[in-house]
Amino acid sequence: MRLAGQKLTVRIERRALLERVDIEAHGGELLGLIGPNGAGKSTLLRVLAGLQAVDSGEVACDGQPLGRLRPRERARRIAYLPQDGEVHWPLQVETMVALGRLPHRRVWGADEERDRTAVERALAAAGVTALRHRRVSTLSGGERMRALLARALAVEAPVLLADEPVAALDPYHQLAVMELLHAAAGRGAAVVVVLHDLGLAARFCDRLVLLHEGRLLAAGPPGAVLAEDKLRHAYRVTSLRWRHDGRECIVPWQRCDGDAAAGS
Ligand SMILES: Nc1ncnc2c1ncn2[C@@H]1O[C@H](COP(=O)(O)OP(=O)(O)OP(=O)(O)O)[C@@H](O)[C@H]1O
Repeated sequence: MRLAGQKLTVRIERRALLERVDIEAHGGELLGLIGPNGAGKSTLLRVLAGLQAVDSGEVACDGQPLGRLRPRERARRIAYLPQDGEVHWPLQVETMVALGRLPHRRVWGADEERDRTAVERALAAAGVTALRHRRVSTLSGGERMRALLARALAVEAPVLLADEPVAALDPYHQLAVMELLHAAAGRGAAVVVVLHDLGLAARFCDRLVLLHEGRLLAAGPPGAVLAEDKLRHAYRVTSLRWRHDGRECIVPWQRCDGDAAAGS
């Protein structure tokens, strides 16, 4: 599976949210999408999911333009976990997770054994089996995010797009979710994850794409993309870095722009 976007441009009221961005996600790979607030990460993920129209450029899934796939086929191929994590209906967790199976089910058809198995797998993988009978509206922010992740996993799609899935999670569950995404890639999925935590990006991602002001600033292995000069330029921070177990470790350390100098 290969999901590729070429020269993706999105404009709203003449402002470019994305400007000629190229991106490729391959099966078997965990691709991290990073960049400061407002850089265009969520917009790009929505474009890749087929949920946001582009002004120019094209997304293709294994060479087939996304726009030519039927919505049901697209939903089978691409699972998407949105950033806001809002659920407006007071659904039970397991009912919500089972919604992930809708693209696979016949119209009016009952769920089949493989649907039930996929739901059980997803509940277990996201660590929410014990919450299955709770109303989603009663969950904490972190629990809700994991329940939503379970819904995306239940699709068992070859492409998984996750927008800041660890932002609301404690360290234990951050590591659990990153391991889970890494494992999904290990089983052959193309996984794209939006992250603000550069340490997790460095540790878990096979490749990174760094966006800045709607443009692609860098793409490649974490060590190259997280180079000090690129972080200064994009994030306006310096960082502490070292290596452990052959991986780059990184902690943002100091702001390094005019505001920082003024002590604001
Ligand atoms: N519908 C819209 N109308 C106007 N501006 C928009 C719209 N959607 C997004 N934007 C703007 O586009 C820019 C990119 O937004 P986007 O959500 O893609 O950024 P992001 O990199 O995901 O940011 P964050 O890290 O804060 O979540 C932001 O400046 C945002 O305010």
